[in-house]
Amino acid sequence: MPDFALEFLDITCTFKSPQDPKQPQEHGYTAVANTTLRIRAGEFVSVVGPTGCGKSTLLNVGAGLLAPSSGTVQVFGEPLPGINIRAGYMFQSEALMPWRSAIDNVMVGLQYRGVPDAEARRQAQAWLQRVGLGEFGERYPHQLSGGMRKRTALAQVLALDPDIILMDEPFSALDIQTRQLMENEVLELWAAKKKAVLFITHDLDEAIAMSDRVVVLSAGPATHPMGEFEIDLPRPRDVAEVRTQPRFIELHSQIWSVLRDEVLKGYAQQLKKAA
Ligand SMILES: Nc1ncnc2c1ncn2[C@@H]1O[C@H](COP(=O)(O)OP(=O)(O)OP(=O)(O)O)[C@@H](O)[C@H]1O
Repeated sequence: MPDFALEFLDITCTFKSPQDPKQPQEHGYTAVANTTLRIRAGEFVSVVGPTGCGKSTLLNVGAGLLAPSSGTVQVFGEPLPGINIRAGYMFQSEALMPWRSAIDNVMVGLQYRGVPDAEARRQAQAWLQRVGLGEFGERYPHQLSGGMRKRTALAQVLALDPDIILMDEPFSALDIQTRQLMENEVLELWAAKKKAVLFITHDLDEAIAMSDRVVVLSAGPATHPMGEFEIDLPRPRDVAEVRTQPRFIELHSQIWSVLRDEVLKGYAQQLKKAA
C-alpha cells in the first residue's frame, strides 16, 4: 500500500467573484494557493487557521466535491478523478435526514452500496452501539440531543468503513463537556481502526490533543501551510488530561506563536471586508 492516503499537490483554488461572474476565473478570489499537504495512511492530521482562510475549501478538494483550479489530489497514490469514494465526510452542520430515524440514517449509506436491508440494519445497530446509542436507534434526529446527533453522524461515516475520514469542525456546536467526550470517543475508534484523518478546526487545543501532526494555514487570501508540528504526546490520550502535560503546553506555545499573527491578520481582513 502507498505510504500516503491523501496528497494535496500544489493545490490552488480560485473562485469567481459572485459580484462579477463574467470575470475570468484567474481574476477571482484565490482562497488556497500552492498548497502541498500529505497525510499518511493511519495518520491523524489537524489543520488549523484563522477563520475564513480556506480550511473547508481544502477539505472539499480532498473529498472531490470541489475541483482545484490547479494542482492534483492523489488518493493512495492514484489521481482523484471525481468524488473521493475512499473518504467519509463529517460536516460542521447537521447532515442527518430529519425524516429518517437514527438507525435509518446510519443504514442509508450501506443501502446505497447495495448491502441487503437486514444486514445493513445489523451493521448500523452495531455502530450505534459502539457510539453509545444502542438504545436510541428508533428516535428521529429532533428527538436526540446535539451530542447524540453528532454520534449518529459519526456512526453514519464509520459504518462505511472509509480509509480516509475528513472532518470539518465536527464538534464546534457542542458544549465543552460533550465535545471532550466525543473527542475521546473519536480517538478510541481511530486507535482501533487507524484510518487516515484530516481534521479541520480553529481550536488549537483540540488539534494538539487529537493529532499526530498539526498544520497551520496562513490567513487568506492565498492561504498555504505556514508550519507543521509533530505532536509527540504519548497515546492513548485523554483530551482533557493531556492539556495539563508540560509538553502539551510547550507545543501549544510553539504553534500559537505561528498561528497568532495569522489570526490577527485574518481578523483585520474580516474588519476590512465588513467596512
Ligand atoms: N464557492 C465559493 N465562491 C466564492 N468564494 C468562496 C467559495 N467558497 C469559499 N469561498 C471563499 O474562500 C475563502 C475560504 O473559505 P473557507 O470556507 O474555505 O474558509 P474556512 O477557513 O473553512 O472558514 P471558517 O473557519 O470560517 O469555517 C472565504 O473567503 C470564502 O468566502
